[in-house]
Amino acid sequence: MAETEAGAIIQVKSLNSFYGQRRVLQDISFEVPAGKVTVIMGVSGCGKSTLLRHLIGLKPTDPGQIFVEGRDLAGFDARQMEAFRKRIGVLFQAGALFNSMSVRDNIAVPLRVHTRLAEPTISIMVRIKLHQVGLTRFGDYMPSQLSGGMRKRAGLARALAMDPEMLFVDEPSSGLDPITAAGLDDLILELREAMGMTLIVVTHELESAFRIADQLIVLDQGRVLAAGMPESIRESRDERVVQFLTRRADERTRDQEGYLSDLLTGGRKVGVHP
Ligand SMILES: Nc1ncnc2c1ncn2[C@@H]1O[C@H](COP(=O)(O)OP(=O)(O)OP(=O)(O)O)[C@@H](O)[C@H]1O
Repeated sequence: MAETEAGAIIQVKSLNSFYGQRRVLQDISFEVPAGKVTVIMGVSGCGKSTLLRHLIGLKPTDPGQIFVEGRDLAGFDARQMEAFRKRIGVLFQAGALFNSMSVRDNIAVPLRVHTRLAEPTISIMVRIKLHQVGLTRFGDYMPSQLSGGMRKRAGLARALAMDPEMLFVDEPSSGLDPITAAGLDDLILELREAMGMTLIVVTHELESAFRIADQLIVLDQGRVLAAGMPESIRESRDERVVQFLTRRADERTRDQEGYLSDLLTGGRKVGVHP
């Protein structure tokens, strides 16, 4: 994929976002360098997933602009949008595998829908993807037979099926134990190293963010609180950034509260957003 003169594959300029009358993103600007890992981080409810939806063209900017290779995403016609979507992979938070299909068939879905490849070719490509995510022996398994970490890997294999140039990942470590989460982080870094892929990862996990990021964008209540290389964020003297980086105890409490409220409300998110 071509880059802009500045080496940025995506440029976000003064992006705002609303749900009804409520503004959830305010004046967001940053650039995504090609072939690097950009991590968008912030506490639950700060607008990370909403920003991701804008970046993949699922929500129009309101106002503001997103440029892909220098071209305004808002100006894409249906054909250009389809071409763009074929060049990106998305791993949503829940993994979103089809439970009634084997892992192999799940990974084959994008290839069957978006290409005219013959089944033997699809079968080879699926095998390559299974190998890439360390699930070589699990193609015949059903999603329900896999652990949480393996389901994420299978979701990742499906997101990689079309060999995307850009991969968007929403909360790779959510719901995983630290060791499994670290394994997934390593896999993300391998994709950057081995394939020169551009990755945009959304997370609220500080440890994971600092482990994988070439560039960090810290969101706070819908605004960019800080942006830059991990070292510069870590060394920031801005009081709000320091507060963000030392918030872990609070966050854990919030997670417990969220878990409890999920139990009480049957999974609807209440009380977890600040
Ligand atoms: N479809 C929607 N309709 C109305 N409000 C929404 C919708 N989706 C998100 N919001 C609100 O917008 C704000 C930002 O939500 P968003 O999901 O983008 O945050 P987040 O940082 O990704 O949170 P999380 O980590 O919990 O997913 C939150 O206050 C949320 O309640």
